[in-house]
Amino acid sequence: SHGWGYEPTNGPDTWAADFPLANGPRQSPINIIPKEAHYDPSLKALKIRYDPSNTKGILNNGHSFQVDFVDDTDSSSQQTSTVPHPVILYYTTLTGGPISGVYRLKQFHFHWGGSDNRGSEHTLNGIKFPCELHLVHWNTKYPSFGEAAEKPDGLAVVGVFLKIGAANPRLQKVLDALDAIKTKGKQTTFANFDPKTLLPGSLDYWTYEGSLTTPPLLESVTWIVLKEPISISPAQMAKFRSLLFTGDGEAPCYMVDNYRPPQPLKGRLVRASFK
Ligand SMILES: COc1ccc(CNS(=O)(=O)c2ccc(S(N)(=O)=O)s2)cc1
Ligand SMILES: [Zn+2]
Repeated sequence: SHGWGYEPTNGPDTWAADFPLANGPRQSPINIIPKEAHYDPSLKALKIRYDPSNTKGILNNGHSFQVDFVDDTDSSSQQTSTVPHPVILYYTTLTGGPISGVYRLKQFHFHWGGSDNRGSEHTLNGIKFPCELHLVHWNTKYPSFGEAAEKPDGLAVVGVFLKIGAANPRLQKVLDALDAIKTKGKQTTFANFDPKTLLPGSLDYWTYEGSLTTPPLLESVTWIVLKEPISISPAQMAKFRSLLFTGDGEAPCYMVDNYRPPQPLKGRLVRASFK
């Protein structure tokens, strides 16, 4: 079992061996205790602007699946041939909230459990949700995602809890693509998806300084966790759980419980954008 994962032999409790940041001062996720969060009236409203042309594809990366957006950090989106390049008017960007400047959406992905009583990374008063959505953005004051990921103010991830309820039609396009990316390394095209459609009605949020929740666990993330969950049905959850951690030809292992448990707060402040 080479490489990090979520099994007993390579899961979160083993990561510190290869990634010493695992025991750092600003690790994520955390347990959020709303009563202990500090309302900060100076926090601005989140603003998300989306360009429908820049969804790139959907990939099973062996840890989760992610929907990638053109953010010009990878060479494939550069002008490499005489074929006219679709003009990107603007990127999908995050501004306002606790961040200053413009952060560009790179990808979104999910974490989920093998059953409905677990799966989220952040918890609320110790309660786990069955699933959590992460929209990963990077600070455009840096030249690329990779550079930004090494800076304390380089990344901003919007976290959204999913709770069991009615089927969520907004997820359907993502779910319909999963059959094509069942195993590790598989990817397929995915176009014109507006990630704003995945957000709940309220953009009230908690925010704190943290890290990536997977190796390399870099402490470069301003976390913005929305208070209001979105819904997912049991059948839709089952679709997530039908993906495989493993690649073609390997003994199949279902992609479930791909979440890191809450980490020590170590004196950090959690601020709330709402009373
Ligand atoms: C410098 O080398 C690097 C830099 C960054 C990565 C992580 N890549 S990533 O941004 O897709 C994320 C991983 C985990 C995420 S979570 N669950 O916290 O939202 S986001 C890999 C290599
Ligand atoms: Zn994540």
